[in-house]
Amino acid sequence: MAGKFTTQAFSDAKKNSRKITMLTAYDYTMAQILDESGIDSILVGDSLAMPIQGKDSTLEVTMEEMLYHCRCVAKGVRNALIVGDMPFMTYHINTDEAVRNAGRFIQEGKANAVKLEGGKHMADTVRAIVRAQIPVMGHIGLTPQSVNIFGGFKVQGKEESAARALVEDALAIEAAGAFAIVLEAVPEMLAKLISEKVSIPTIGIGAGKYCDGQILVIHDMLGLYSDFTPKFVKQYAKLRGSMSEAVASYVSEVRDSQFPEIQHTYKMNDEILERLY
Ligand SMILES: Nc1nc(=O)c2c([nH]1)NC[C@@H]1CN(c3ccc(C(=O)N[C@@H](CCC(=O)O)C(=O)O)cc3)CN21
Ligand SMILES: CC(C)C(=O)C(=O)O
Ligand SMILES: [Mg+2]
Repeated sequence: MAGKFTTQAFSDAKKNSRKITMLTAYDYTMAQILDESGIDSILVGDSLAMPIQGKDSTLEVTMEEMLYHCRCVAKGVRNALIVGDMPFMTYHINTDEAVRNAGRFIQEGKANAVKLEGGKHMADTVRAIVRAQIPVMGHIGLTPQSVNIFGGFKVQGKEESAARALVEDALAIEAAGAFAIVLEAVPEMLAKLISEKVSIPTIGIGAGKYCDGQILVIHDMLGLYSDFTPKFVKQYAKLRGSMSEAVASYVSEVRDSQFPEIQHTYKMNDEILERLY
């Protein structure tokens, strides 16, 4: 396993029925671990609002915060394709602003691509960013930046009209030139239909096994984040418990003067010490 994962590799993976693996990361060490473990692509998600910032929505995340985390992640990555998640209100006003902000993700954030939320109504924006030679990943279904329209983080596309609209959204984003599209919290069989109808890879989160790839929030799959756990999360570890135990041991050992031990300390010349006394 070697070499940079590219947007071409996304496309080849779908052609060869090879699943695409994605996770989020927000810092250098986590990005290093994912990259060394062979992940195809890392999303610096605006979901950092939750596990990093402790907020209950993604709406307040700024460009500067996203660029900071992108740069941290980029330092730790050799092979994974880095996608920067465009925050709320940085691509909604007009396409000029969207292109400028997408460009900042590449130039200042060291990302390889950007992601933005929305279907049909964002197609022109996707087209403008792609025209600037910046690869774009779409994102439809449960788009968390629309939480105030949805009235919560709710499964999308259950009604026939909503399901039809999502198929059209996916086709519009593909036609606009996106290289892949995230399907979030939609019924499994709708995600299957969309994955068959578009030729670009679909990356599912709460969208079932027929997607061309999968993504999860790293703090969820490692069992670190506990404010909420969506149904689609599988905990591959329970690190919150391990970390709590480690911290509790440290607290107790420091209180009992069991830490630090000799191997954790530095020596000095006895004669110098004597003169100091
Ligand atoms: N840590 C974390 N994980 C995520 O997956 C995530 C974020 N943060 N922040 C941004 C969005 C918000 N997401 C969410 C948040 C909550 C639910 C949730 O509670 N879903 C319930 C109800 C579904 C319904 O009523 O339709 C569930 O049982 O899955 C789902 C996705 C997904 N994204
Ligand atoms: C969960 C993914 C798709 C995302 O948008 C994020 O992490 O912000
Ligand atoms: Mg996001």
